[in-house]
Amino acid sequence: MVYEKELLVAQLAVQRASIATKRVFHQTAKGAVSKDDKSPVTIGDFGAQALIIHAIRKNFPEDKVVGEEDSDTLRKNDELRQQIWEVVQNTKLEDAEAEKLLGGPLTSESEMLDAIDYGKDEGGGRGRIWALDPIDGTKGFLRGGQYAVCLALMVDGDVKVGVLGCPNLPIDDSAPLDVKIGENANDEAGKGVLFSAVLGQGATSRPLGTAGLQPGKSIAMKNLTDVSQATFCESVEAAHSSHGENAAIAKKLGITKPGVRMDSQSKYGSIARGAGDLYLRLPVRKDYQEKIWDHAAGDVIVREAGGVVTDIHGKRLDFSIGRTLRDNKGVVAGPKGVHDAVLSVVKEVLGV
Ligand SMILES: Nc1ncnc2c1ncn2[C@@H]1O[C@H](COP(=O)(O)O)[C@@H](OP(=O)(O)O)[C@H]1O
Ligand SMILES: [Mg+2]
Ligand SMILES: [Mg+2]
Ligand SMILES: [Mg+2]
Repeated sequence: MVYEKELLVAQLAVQRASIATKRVFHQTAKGAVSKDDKSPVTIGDFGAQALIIHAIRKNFPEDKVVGEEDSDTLRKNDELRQQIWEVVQNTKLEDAEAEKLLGGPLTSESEMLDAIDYGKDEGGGRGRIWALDPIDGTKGFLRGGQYAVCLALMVDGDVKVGVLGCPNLPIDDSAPLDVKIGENANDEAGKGVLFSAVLGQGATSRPLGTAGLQPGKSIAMKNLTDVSQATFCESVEAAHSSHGENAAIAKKLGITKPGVRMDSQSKYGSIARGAGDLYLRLPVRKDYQEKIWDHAAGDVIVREAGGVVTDIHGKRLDFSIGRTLRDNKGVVAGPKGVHDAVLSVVKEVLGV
């Protein structure tokens, strides 16, 4: 099958990186530092980016990577760098065959920094480029909420493979979408799911913890025809998506069920498995450009599960123009049967 090796490497790399992030999740000191844009980054983000890029480089040396993080602060911060190196060095898949497939361990701190910086590619519409968000929802990660390890392969600007590791979501696809922040969101027994999709081959889920080289099971969005019955999800962070406008849209659609707030691309995974129906992300700052790594994996997973993903104008997300989605505004994702109806209310409420 096409992209079979890419899918396998992506799944195993995300699985291994999730082991690293889970370890940091349980540490009180997560090494959070503030980036230039005031957003946080942790030992987990840097470690996961190094581990995943290392696996990509070993398997597909010609491919480029657009990763969220870079090593600039680490080269100046010995303590933080050593803390990350400790996690990276000691993270392995249990399955020796799978670990070997990822190309073995990183051998030095400088190799780790170089791996992180290999994610500085500018992206674009030509060739094979991986979009990597080592921890999406870092604020959720720090708060004890949802987060996701996200990896997608784009070929000539089109997303072909997407993988999302969600350590704090239930394994069970039919579990209700009732994540309350600070409760429920942990990686105890029954939690941890890996969503995957290959363009044209459908979407799957499987347990994140023990899956190794086993295949997943097929997932699909709920076949919703009456939009008033929808459950919608949105960011926890009101700065990332307007809670007020989301509520106004839901009301106009006749939706009475309360919206579910969760961090990260867990929202895409959740609607793809039918645990919720709609994902609304309405721009708060009109000048904000969404990042490709925040959406690439989720976009293909939802579309392969039978959903439609557009921006607030009804345009497909365009991953072919660089590190950001500068030709799109916001995100509206939902099942085919109701997406049009949702979009027209979104436009009405936002006046676009
Ligand atoms: N003003 C803004 N509007 C929309 N998204 C923003 C934003 N500022 C930051 N983000 C992005 O929102 C992501 C989290 O989304 P969510 O709110 O759905 O959990 C962050 O990913 P990281 O946590 O990987 O940095 C970040 O890239
Ligand atoms: Mg970030
Ligand atoms: Mg992100
Ligand atoms: Mg991130």
